[in-house]
Amino acid sequence: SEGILINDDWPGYRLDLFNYPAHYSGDLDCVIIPHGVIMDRTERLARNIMDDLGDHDIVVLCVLKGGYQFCADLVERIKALSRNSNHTIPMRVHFIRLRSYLNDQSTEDLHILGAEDLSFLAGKNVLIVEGIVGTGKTMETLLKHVEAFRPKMIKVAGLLVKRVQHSLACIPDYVGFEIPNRFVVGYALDYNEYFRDLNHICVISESGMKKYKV
Ligand SMILES: Oc1ncnc2c1N=NC2
Repeated sequence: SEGILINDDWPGYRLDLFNYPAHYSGDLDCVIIPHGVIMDRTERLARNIMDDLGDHDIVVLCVLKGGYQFCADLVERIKALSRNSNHTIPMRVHFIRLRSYLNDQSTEDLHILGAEDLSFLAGKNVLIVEGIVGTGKTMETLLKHVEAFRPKMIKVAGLLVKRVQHSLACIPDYVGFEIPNRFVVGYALDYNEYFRDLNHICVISESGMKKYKV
C-alpha cells in the first residue's frame, strides 16, 4: 500500500517555523516531513503490521544506518500495542548494515554486513525495516538474501519511498510516505554521515551538499 503522498510541487515548511540544530543553519532548504507527522504515521503503520504479522514470532531486521530511528520508533509503537492487548507475540530485533551510497549517488557494489548467518530467521515472520527506498535495487538484493534462510513470511516497512523514473524494483508492504525524487536528510537519513542528528526530514540545500561533500 502506498503511504502519504507528497507531491513534487509540495514546497515543504519554512525552517524558521521549527526547531532544528543550529549547526545545520544554511545547510537545509525546507522541512518536508516534520518529526511529529512521522511519529503519527509510524503509530498507524505499527497497527497495520500487527494486524498482518501479529500471529507468529516476529524478527525485526533493522537496516542500518538510515533505518535506525524509524525502527526504534516503530518497535516502540509495536511494544505499546502488545502491552495493551491480551494477544501478544515475542519480537526479536537484529541489525544489518548496507553500504551503497557515496555522496548522493547509489553505487552498484552492495555490501551486506551482519547478515552472514540469518539462520535464526527460519520459520519466523520477518519484518525488514528501512528508512528510505530509492530504486529498490538494494532492497531487492536484501530480500533475495533473506529468502534463502526460509522465513515463514517477509514483509518490508519503508518510512520513505522515492518516486523515481523507472518502476521500483521493490515496493515495501508498509510505506510511511511517498516523496519526490530529491535528496532528503534527517531522522537517521544522512548525507556523508551528517544530518542523522536532525529530527525532521528535510531537503538538503546546495550549500549543504557542497559543505559536506566527500
Ligand atoms: O534522499 C536520500 N537521503 C539519504 N539517503 C538516501 C536517499 N536516497 N537514497 C538513500
